[in-house]
Amino acid sequence: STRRTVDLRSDTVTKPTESMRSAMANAEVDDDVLGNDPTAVRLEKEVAEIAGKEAAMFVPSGTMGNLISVLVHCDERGSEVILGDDSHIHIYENGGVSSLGGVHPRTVKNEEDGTMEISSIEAAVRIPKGDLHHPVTKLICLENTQANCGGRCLPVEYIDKVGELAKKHDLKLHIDGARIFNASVALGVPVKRIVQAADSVSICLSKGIGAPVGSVIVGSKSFITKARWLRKTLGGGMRQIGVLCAAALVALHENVAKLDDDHKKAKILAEGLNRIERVRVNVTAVETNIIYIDIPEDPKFGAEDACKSLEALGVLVIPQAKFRIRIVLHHQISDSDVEYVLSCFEKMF
Ligand SMILES: Cc1ncc(COP(=O)(O)O)c(CN[C@H](C(=O)O)[C@H](C)O)c1O
Repeated sequence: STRRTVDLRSDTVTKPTESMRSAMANAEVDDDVLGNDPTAVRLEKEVAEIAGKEAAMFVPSGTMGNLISVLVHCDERGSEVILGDDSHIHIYENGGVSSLGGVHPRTVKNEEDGTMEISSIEAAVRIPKGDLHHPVTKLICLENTQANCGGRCLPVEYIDKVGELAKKHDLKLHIDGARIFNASVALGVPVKRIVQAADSVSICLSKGIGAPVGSVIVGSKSFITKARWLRKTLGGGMRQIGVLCAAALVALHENVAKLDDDHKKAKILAEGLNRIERVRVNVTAVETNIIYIDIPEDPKFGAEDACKSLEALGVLVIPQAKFRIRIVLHHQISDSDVEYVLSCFEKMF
């Protein structure tokens, strides 16, 4: 197949579609700090409804969505948040909950399937509250899909159980739902049912559904009121954001339906890669749009080197570990792109 550029670095790389660009150009806007931008209000209402929560707020990134959510729930210095040792909040958000919020992270091991053992979560809750040695546990964070475990979907029953545990200990539950639409499509369960037990969710519109910018956090009215004040504190109070929210609305209306294709392509690519003698892929673990590929542990040709060679062929992927490559599918990858990528890997390994 003919040489081309296939960008599989992440599902954050999608470019706005024509429909998004015209929606952006025609967006109705107003100052979202002095009042409300009407298109932002429309987007926030729609996402709150999708998630089955009282209110919602647009934020420029998933990282800010998680940070604000954690800081609203953990509103005193010396609070503690229980989260996965392989969670995005813990690994890729610069420790913001600590550096900006004075919140102490208490990690629990992420199992291969993305969950944390419920008994281990309970063991991490600081009891008794107020013990002279203890931070105060305030929050449990889950991530659905769990990206670093390979885009694994957390089952609804599991989330409900964690929700019961949170209630039992008077804790809040936040879900990093950067790819909650992928989970919903893969599980065949509506978003609002998946997140039913959560007090707050951060939902990325700029990932698989392809908006150019933005996430939306959802929760109770009082949660969002506090979140709005905190967003302003963080410099996230924005003006005519209807331009961005208009594109996000198009993403919601046009691209959620395409996620199943991303998952199908991921499965086909994973099976093809796994047929290459010297490459290993755990195909059953490919539930959504993320594939991890284990390459031979050759000290002279690790994941960094392999990614460079692939880049020379036009295939953009990133090293996940010394001998592991990550591939993320999105709606701007075609079937022939998948064949091209497969042929490049076959050539290389
Ligand atoms: C589960 C989860 N939660 C939050 C975020 C943060 O979203 P942004 O701050 O990038 O909008 C990400 C981004 N993930 C990005 C990617 O996968 O390419 C990188 C790793 O930051 C995420 O995967």
